[in-house]
Amino acid sequence: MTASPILSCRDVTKTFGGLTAVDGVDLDLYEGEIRGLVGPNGSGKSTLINVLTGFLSLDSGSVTVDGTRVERLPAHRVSELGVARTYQIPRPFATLSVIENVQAASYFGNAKQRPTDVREEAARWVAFAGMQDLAHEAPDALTLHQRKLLELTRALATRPRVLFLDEVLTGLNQQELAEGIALVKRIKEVGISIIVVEHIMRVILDLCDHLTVLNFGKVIARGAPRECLEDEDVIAAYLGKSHA
Ligand SMILES: Nc1ncnc2c1ncn2[C@@H]1O[C@H](COP(=O)(O)OP(=O)(O)OP(=O)(O)O)[C@@H](O)[C@H]1O
Repeated sequence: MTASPILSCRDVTKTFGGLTAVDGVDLDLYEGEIRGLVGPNGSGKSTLINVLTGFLSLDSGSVTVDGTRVERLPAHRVSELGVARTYQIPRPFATLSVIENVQAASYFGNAKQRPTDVREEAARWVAFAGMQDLAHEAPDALTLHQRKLLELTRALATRPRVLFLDEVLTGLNQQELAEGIALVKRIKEVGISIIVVEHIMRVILDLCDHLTVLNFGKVIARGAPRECLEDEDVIAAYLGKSHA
């Protein structure tokens, strides 16, 4: 028997005025999988994440999490079903320390499954992400890499089954990138299924089991990462038609 996807969308469309940012997209994420979502700037990746996580309403289409229809649910209800995300621009609480930020995520992130010991849960995820030496720092004292790690740790502290990573590895140096890739692999190993949006193709090839490629809001390729990136429509989308 074929397994059912943990998260699935069909024919999802989202417009902003006259602009169709996401245009009839189908996508499935299976348990234990890292799926890459790629495409040129403005191709609709972040809008699709916003729709799938309930932060934006869609115009048409359906979204299911473990078979439950969620496309009309607000973000906090989708989160209660075990869906978490990061943002391209980290948004920690500036007046809280690293560990307090993670505790807040653990406490409020998924109210239906609040852990009995929020402090212990937060400390566990801070250690998991390798941030224990920074636990009592203020977010302002962190580097960009560390702020992105905090963002990711906050998402983990909500105990998701599905995690959307929106460009968490962008802007890092080579060593930070290697550490970030290793961390995402560890997240997969603890049983969290991941959709990763990333522009760095080396990262995509290293991490992803499967790829979905968007251009102008439409899926133009899907499948094994290397084959997708060699697809002539994908090359044309990235380089412009004249280079295809
Ligand atoms: N709130 C909004 N209002 C109007 N247009 C928007 C809004 N958000 C996104 N768009 C437009 O929708 C299209 C898709 O944008 P989106 O940010 O989803 O693309 P993206 O693939 O995530 O891009 P990038 O790789 O640069 O982050 C773009 O043309 C963008 O300008």
